[in-house]
Amino acid sequence: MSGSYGEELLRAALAGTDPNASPVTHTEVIPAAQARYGQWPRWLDPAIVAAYAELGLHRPWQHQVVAAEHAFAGRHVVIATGTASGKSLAYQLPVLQTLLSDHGTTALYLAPTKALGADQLRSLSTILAANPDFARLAPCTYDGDTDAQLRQWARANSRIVFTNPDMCHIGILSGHHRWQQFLRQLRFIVVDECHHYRGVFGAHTALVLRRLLRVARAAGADPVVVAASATTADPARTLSRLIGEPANEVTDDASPTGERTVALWEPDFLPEVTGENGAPVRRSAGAEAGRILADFVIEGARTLCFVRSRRGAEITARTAAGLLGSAAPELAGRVAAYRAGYLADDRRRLERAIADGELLGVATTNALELGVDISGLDAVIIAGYPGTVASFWQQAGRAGRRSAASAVVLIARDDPLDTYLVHHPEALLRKPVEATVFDPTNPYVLKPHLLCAAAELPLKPDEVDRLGVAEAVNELTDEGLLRRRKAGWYPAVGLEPHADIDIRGGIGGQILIVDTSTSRLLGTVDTGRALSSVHPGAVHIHQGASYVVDDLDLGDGLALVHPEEPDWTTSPRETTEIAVVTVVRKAEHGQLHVALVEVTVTSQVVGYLRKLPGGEIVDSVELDLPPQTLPTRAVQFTLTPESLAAAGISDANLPGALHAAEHAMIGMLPLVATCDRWDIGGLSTNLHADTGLPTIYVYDGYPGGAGFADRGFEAFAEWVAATHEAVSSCGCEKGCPSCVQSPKCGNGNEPLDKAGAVTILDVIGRAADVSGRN
Ligand SMILES: Nc1ncnc2c1ncn2[C@@H]1O[C@H](COP(=O)(O)OP(=O)(O)OP(=O)(O)O)[C@@H](O)[C@H]1O
Repeated sequence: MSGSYGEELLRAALAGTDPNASPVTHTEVIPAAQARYGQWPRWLDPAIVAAYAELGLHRPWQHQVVAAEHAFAGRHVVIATGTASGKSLAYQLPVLQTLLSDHGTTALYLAPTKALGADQLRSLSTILAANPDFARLAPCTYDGDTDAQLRQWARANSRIVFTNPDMCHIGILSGHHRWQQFLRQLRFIVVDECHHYRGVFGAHTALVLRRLLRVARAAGADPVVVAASATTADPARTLSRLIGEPANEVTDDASPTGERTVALWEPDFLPEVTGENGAPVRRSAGAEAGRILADFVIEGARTLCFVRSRRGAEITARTAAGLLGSAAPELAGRVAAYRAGYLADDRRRLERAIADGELLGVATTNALELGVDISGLDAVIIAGYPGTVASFWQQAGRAGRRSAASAVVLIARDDPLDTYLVHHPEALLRKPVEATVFDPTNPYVLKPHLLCAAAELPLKPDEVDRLGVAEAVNELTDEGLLRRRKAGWYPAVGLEPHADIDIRGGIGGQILIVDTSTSRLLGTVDTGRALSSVHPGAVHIHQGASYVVDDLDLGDGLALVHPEEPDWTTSPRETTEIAVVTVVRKAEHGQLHVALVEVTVTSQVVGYLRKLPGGEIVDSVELDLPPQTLPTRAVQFTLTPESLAAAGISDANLPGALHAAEHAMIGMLPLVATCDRWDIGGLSTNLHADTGLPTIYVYDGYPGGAGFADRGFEAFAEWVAATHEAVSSCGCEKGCPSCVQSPKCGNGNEPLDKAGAVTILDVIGRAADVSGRN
């Protein structure tokens, strides 16, 4: 192991650090894998085989053939294999064969981002260029950037259209009569990177896909869905939930990979810097990444460094270039930043520079995680756990040529989940990847889509029964939004439901964020989140640039901002109350009761804290804003006062202990559900009116819920065990951002009792039958 290439690189990065206080918590060598080849399918035209051969692609890997066979035989299939395992070829084979042999057929390709759609179009165009006869497929992009003329041309002439769920909803489905010819001939729907469809975005996309299948079938087609995904648990179930029909999966990856050394890295605490309530603060993952990037570049390693934010990517690249400027000036110009938001030409130029080695080090946001065909690098640095195990592997997979060794370094941020993972490599490296969580039955998402479906084609009674949506349809009818006629349900006259849905915008209305210095629209934020994210005085980051909010007008749906780069960031202070509406499911474990409940969360932003980048507090500012309510789903857990007293928790310690346990549970839910801690919220109280007991709630931050609380309820034992482990093993004394402090606490992280939280989590863990781990 000591001789591996990755270990050599690591040694270079560790040179000069105290060997007794190494930041590396774990290293592991993942051995190389040999290619397993299959045969080109018998149904495949030799001209297609010849086109691939011209690109240097002579034999398919086994998983590519298995997936292609499913799709060609008319079975929905998802191929869930590693990064750069050739998933594109797997969907291209059946699509190309069908479209080239039958002139009356079309295909639709959907990607979660425009950039990926454009990349896939380019990749297909290279194959088509190999044979003049293939040009008749006329592939074309159809997204927000496509002009009206080209849109019309695409509808009439293109046999394979590259789009995204947003445009499919607003451009294709809302005007499906204009797309009749294309839809009637639709044989394949390709859903690329389908693990990205999670949370509310996932629920919206699921309903768009179901509507697409519905109108295609009504037009006389019967399309097959071919999906590609990063490795996730249960991919067939995920695809099946996305499209509402059974699906097959292909998961046995037969592509070759070189040896890969994975290192987990925990930055040290910064001496003499303290954060909220005097807590110790670790060196930031971005700063550490910049240093390691410089070391790797000096070693001649072509390195990609993933950083969570656009601004972070710029800073990391600058840090590395600065360090190189003094250590190896000739290399300083060979490091750059890459992020979404750059112009297409700049992106292409950077991609080429990375591919041909002109650039040695690139700091990037996850813009380079998705699909873009850059692989074969010597090293990948990941500054902060990217949120899901699937994303981790996707990013890590950019390292490693087919036959050469490579290194991957994950640097923990100051956060309980990151800290837990670098100390529990098995949870990251050997755990089955999490399943994608989303909930297409959430009535707040479902009902607007039912209105769209009814506007597209009247909803038939048998269809309503088959889809199990009778309750939602009846409610819409009672609300006067749907009208029952002989042929089925129609939307009320004058209703234009498509425009009301923003596939990525969450649920409910949107607030527009406008820069008053230029009158430019910067973006939007959900009404439900506006008070906590764009309240007056809030620092708002947009594409790396910083703005300060002057005014928030909920009535007009406007947040007015001006450009300003203050030294601090802001975090809202909030009060929250929860009322239980119904208990959906419950589990009793002696003194511990766990329930999945429907709740109404009432919250009010009462002020905000201004914090320096290191975590130090500048001051706290009061605000006078109205309360807001959120109907959603929550996991509720209660303990009896007797069980807490028996565990030694006094009444005085209880609020801090519950509050700290709640924070840690929120921080760790992403381990079992594919969410971000910003997607969820929590409340703890030593006496809750609805339970009469000390209670903790962890709730979904979206109306109707996004499926995260449901998942937390299902995986409760695993979730609480990991949380207990994370808090009890954290090296700090009284609580820090790596365990019980929360970056989004509405109470300024007061009160928090770390030791009490460990006790409570232990009591809960034992009761939930996961004791004996410590
Ligand atoms: N059978 C094969 N033999 C050799 N090279 C192949 C084969 N199939 C695909 N490739 C090459 O592997 C690279 C990665 O392929 P592709 O981009 O389709 O992978 P992917 O699984 O879609 O990647 P991502 O995880 O980024 O979505 C491409 O350069 C492609 O040409």
